Amino acid sequence: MSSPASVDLKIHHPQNFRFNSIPDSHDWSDLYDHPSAEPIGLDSVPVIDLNDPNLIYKIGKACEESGVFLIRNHGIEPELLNRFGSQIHRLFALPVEVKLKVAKTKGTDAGYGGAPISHLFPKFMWYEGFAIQTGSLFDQAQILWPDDYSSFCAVIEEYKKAIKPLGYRLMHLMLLSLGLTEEEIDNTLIGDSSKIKNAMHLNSYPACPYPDQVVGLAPHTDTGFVAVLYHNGVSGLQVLRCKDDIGPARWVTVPVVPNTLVVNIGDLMHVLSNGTFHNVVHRSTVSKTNQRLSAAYFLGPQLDVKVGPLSELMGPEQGPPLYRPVTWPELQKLKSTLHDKALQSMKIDGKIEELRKGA
Ligand SMILES: C=C1C[C@]23C[C@@]1(O)CC[C@H]2[C@@]12CCC[C@@](C)(C(=O)O1)[C@H]2[C@@H]3C(=O)O
Ligand SMILES: O=C(O)CCC(=O)C(=O)O
Ligand SMILES: [Fe+2]
Repeated sequence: MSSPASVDLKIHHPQNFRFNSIPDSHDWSDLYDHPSAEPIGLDSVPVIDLNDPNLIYKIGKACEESGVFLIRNHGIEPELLNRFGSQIHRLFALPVEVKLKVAKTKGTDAGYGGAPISHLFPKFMWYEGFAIQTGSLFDQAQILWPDDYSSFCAVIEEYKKAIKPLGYRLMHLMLLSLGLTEEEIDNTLIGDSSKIKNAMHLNSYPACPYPDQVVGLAPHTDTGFVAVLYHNGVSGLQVLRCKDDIGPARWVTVPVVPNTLVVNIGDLMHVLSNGTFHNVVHRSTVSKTNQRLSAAYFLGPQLDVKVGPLSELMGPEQGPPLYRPVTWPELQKLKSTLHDKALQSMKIDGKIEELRKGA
């Protein structure tokens, strides 16, 4: 195997760790970065109880101000989360040469590989991933565990079955918080489950003796509507808090709170909300002692569905649409060429937002 992804994995995986310093290919220490900060006061990441009587208000506020929040009482049994975590651990604990038997190949989006965003950055990440696709999961599990593939597939399916309605509920609550009525939501693509696509991505960040020199998953925004994130309790997820009254942009660590899941706002939810919800820039750092594992469940539009600002959010009082409609693949393509300028390139009139901000 000679693709950058597999070279990356062969070099950095602890099973192949044969060096006592970080090779230049993985050393991010010379690249400019923002300072990291522990979450205090205004920096804190909201924790929302899904049984809260003020749920809609709290969700709206968190989506607008933070773009990331934790949810508790989300309805997914801790026992299922434990079994899910064990299967993720079991997958990444396999020898690298076994995992490479199901490596992602050009043109397929399923299987084992390096960070999907690696082509956008000059250095390799301290990362290995596994993209789940229902169509190929069974065949790949059979290759990985010829004698016991069904337990992996069964737990993945059980988790997906549990998280899907949670993802839909969160998006529904988000639109309620924007002031749409139930009937209006039914007429949007969020109200039509046939227009929604989901995808799951498993992430592993092996422990690293020099965590400050490496990056687990480099800064990015997710492109879909929302991502619901499970992790194994090892701290590492950070969100970028932008320059405001209390100082310059800084990385804030998302706290590890037992029995919660993390929710991130993606680019297309920012577009759908006409710029109201914050598509949060985030990254994963690496621990010196513990392997960090996570699973992102992404919800977005079906590949041929165009997403633009909701018509209910526009009018003489609310203002005009800020973005032209795009499909999910169109946005992913724009990001791979324009990076963080992709959304800017979709603006109908850049000046309008400037005016709004100034108002
Ligand atoms: C559904 C998806 C979202 C994602 C691209 C993908 O097809 C599967 C991987 C996802 C991921 C995970 C890491 C960050 C990210 C930006 C990336 O490059 O791959 C997201 C993608 C995304 O949000 O577009
Ligand atoms: O591992 C994490 O906490 C973040 C993962 C992530 O951002 C992603 O998969 O898009
Ligand atoms: Fe992400």
